[in-house]
Amino acid sequence: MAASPLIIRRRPSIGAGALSPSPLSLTGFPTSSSSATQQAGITTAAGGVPVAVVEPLAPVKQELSVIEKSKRLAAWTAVDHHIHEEHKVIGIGSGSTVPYVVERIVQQGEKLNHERVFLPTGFQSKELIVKANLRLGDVDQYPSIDVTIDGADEVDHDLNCIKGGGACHLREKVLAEAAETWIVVADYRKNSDVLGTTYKQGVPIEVAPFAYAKLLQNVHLLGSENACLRMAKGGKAGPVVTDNGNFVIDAPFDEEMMRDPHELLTKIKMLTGVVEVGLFCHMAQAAYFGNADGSVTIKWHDGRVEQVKGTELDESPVDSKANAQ
Ligand SMILES: O=C(CO)[C@H](O)[C@H](O)COP(=O)(O)O
Repeated sequence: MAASPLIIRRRPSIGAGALSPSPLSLTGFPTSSSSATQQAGITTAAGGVPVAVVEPLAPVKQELSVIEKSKRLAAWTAVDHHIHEEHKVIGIGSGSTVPYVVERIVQQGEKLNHERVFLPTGFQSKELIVKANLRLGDVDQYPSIDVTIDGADEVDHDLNCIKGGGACHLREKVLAEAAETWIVVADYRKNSDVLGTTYKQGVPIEVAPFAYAKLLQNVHLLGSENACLRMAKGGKAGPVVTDNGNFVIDAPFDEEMMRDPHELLTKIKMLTGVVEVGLFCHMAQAAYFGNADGSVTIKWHDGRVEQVKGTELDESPVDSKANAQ
C-alpha cells in the first residue's frame, strides 16, 4: 500500500523588507525580496514516503523597524543628493546604515555604475561592493575620491563625529580625508549636541597590539579612568582585532573634554602606539539623519540645519542632479 503523503509547510521566505533589526545578510548586503510565487512540489523523505512540500503562495513581507527605515531614509536621500553622474570614484563606509547606501547606488543603474569604482573601508564594505557587482578598487590606487558616504556612532552640532563602533575607523578616516566630499548618514539617535551624550562606549582608539597595556595607562592618565580594551563577543575569545591587525581601546571621557573633540583627538593621537582615533573633526560636508516621521534632518558644515522630506522608500531612482544641493 502506498504511504500517504506528508504535508510540510515551509516557513515563508523573508525579503528585504524583513531585515530587522539589522539589514545585513551574511555579507552585510540587504537580501532582495522575492515576489515570485513558488509552486508546491513533491519530494521523497527518508524511507521513500512521498512528501508534499507546499510553498506559501504569498511570501510574508515584514515591515522594516522605525530605526531601519530611518537609516534607509538617510542613506537614500544622501545618495540622491550627492552621488551624481560625474562621480566616478566613490568611497563606501562601514556599519549597518551603509548597506542602504549601496542599495540606492545600485538603483542608479548599471549604465552609471559600470564607469565607477568603489573603495571599501573594511571587510564588510568590500563584501557589499563585490556582492552588488560593483567594481572594487582601493585607496592606494585611487587616493583622490569624489564622494565617500559613511555612518557614524554620534555627530555633534559642529559635525564632529565619533566613529569606530565597528572598529573600522582607520580606513574610514583615510577614505574620509581622501574624499572631496565626505557625507555622514545615520538614524535620528546619532544626532546630538555634544559627543558622548548617546554613544557611551567611549572614543574608539586603534592601537598597536604590543603597546596596548602602556596605552591603557596613558589613556587613564589623560582622564579616561574607565578606558578598556575592546573584547570580542560571540565566537572568539580575546580582544577585537581590526581589519589592520590592531586592537581597540574604548575610552569614555567626561563631558567637558568631549566638548572640545579636536583638542582631545590631538592629545590621544600624540600617544605612542596609537594608530588612529575615532574622532572625526571638521571633516564632514553634511550629516543626514533619517527621522521616524519620514523627514531627514541635514546638518551642513557651515552650521545650517535643514529639514527635508526624505526619499520615499518605495520610490524608483531619481535623476540625482535634480535634487542636488
Ligand atoms: O564607524 C563605524 C564603524 O567603524 C560605523 O560607521 C558606525 O559604527 C555606525 O554604524 P551604524 O551605521 O551601524 O550605526
